[in-house]
Amino acid sequence: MADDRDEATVCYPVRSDLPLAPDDELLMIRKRRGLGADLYNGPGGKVEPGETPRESAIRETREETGLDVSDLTKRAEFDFFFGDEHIFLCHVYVAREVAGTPQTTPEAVPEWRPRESVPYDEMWPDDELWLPQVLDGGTVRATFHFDDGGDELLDHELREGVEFGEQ
Ligand SMILES: Nc1nc2c([nH]c(=O)n2[C@H]2C[C@H](O)[C@@H](COP(=O)(O)OP(=O)(O)OP(=O)(O)O)O2)c(=O)[nH]1
Repeated sequence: MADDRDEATVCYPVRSDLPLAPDDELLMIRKRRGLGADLYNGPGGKVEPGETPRESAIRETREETGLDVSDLTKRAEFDFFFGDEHIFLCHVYVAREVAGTPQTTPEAVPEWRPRESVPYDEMWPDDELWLPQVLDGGTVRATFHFDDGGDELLDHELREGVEFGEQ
């Protein structure tokens, strides 16, 4: 069973100020392996021992896409449950400074996509409930309850306009 302290991150590099206009771009990956394989997401992964979530988001983005990101702001925080199991506390960041050219890696195929073509039907089912608010410049705190296998989203509680301070 996953430890209640397991933490993960998702980081969305962006090329414009929030709110993103329909043709403003964000960096997405098509994940090639692990949890969420074949789905589109932002770069991210598990927080390692001794690392802050923010450091983890920067490292995972570099490992998965070859991009160096900075100027991260925290935009969302989620508890994910698969059945009774708490899978992760997940921190979501938007990164305003992006250096480098996205490269395909063993973990992910990265691509810049305009906001209007975010493929919600090929993403985790909760994402359409919070990513639009984040791309509009808002903040979200939520708990998502999936079935035991993590396939179907059964229930959720979501709050907008939360403050994360320096996290
Ligand atoms: N957008 C979104 N991301 C999610 C959801 N659930 C979920 O685990 N994620 C993210 C959080 C992490 O970025 C990623 C799962 O972590 P991972 O297994 O890829 O971690 P990792 O890269 O460290 O994996 P590994 O190399 O250690 O196997 O998926 C979700 O419902 N929506």
